[in-house]
Amino acid sequence: MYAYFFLSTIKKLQQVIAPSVFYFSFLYDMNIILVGYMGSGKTTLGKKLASRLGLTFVDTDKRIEQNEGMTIPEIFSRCGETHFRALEKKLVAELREEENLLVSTGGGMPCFNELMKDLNEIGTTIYLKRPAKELAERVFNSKKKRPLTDGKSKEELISFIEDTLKNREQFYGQAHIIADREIQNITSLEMMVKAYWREVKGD
Ligand SMILES: Nc1ncnc2c1ncn2[C@@H]1O[C@H](COP(=O)(O)OP(=O)(O)O)[C@@H](O)[C@H]1O
Ligand SMILES: O=C(O)C1=C[C@@H](OP(=O)(O)O)[C@@H](O)[C@H](O)C1
Ligand SMILES: [Mg+2]
Repeated sequence: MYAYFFLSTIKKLQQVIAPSVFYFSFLYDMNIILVGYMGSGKTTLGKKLASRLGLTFVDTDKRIEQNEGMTIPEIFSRCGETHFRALEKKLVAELREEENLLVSTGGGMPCFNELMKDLNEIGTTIYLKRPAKELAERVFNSKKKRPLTDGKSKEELISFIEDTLKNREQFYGQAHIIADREIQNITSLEMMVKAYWREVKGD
């Protein structure tokens, strides 16, 4: 059952997505970009996947913090969310100049300033799709400070995430690959990307 699901996912990828990736692969040398809501595991999985695939790991939040010399909560409280979104846009332009990257994006990045389009040009995008309740559980238990969700109870978080996810899904849904739970483990993701590369680059 699992093998069948995995193989049919790969088959779909080869038929539907590979041609566009093939085109962009010449420009961006197979960068991999993880998108999805806060708590979907972009940073955690991204670090591991980068090391398995031999790619340079970039977490967009970390890079922005380094560039600005402020934490994400400080940027939000001192300069506001609009400024943070502008910094995300600037960073995406910066990433166009780099290659062989595994990028873990901040959850809102693809949903502002039409950046999902840019991300789809820069690399192969993978949406780590999770249900709202599970995201709420993870965000609630996570140590990371997230200005949009901090201070909310678990119940408040669930309804906040359900509401915002409705709007954000339209952007996340444009990813080249929608990764459901079945392929959200490191080995499946690694196999999927490698199968993808074999198809596209003939590796
Ligand atoms: N596959 C997983 N199963 C259970 N918990 C996870 C998983 N991936 C991430 N987490 C936990 O969820 C929280 C958020 O993960 P993180 O990687 O920071 O997500 P994101 O970068 O998408 O916001 C962290 O506490 C992390 O340990
Ligand atoms: O979804 C969002 O708008 C945000 C997600 C965060 O990143 P993670 O998705 O890694 O938590 C971070 O960029 C910021 O707090 C805003
Ligand atoms: Mg993250």
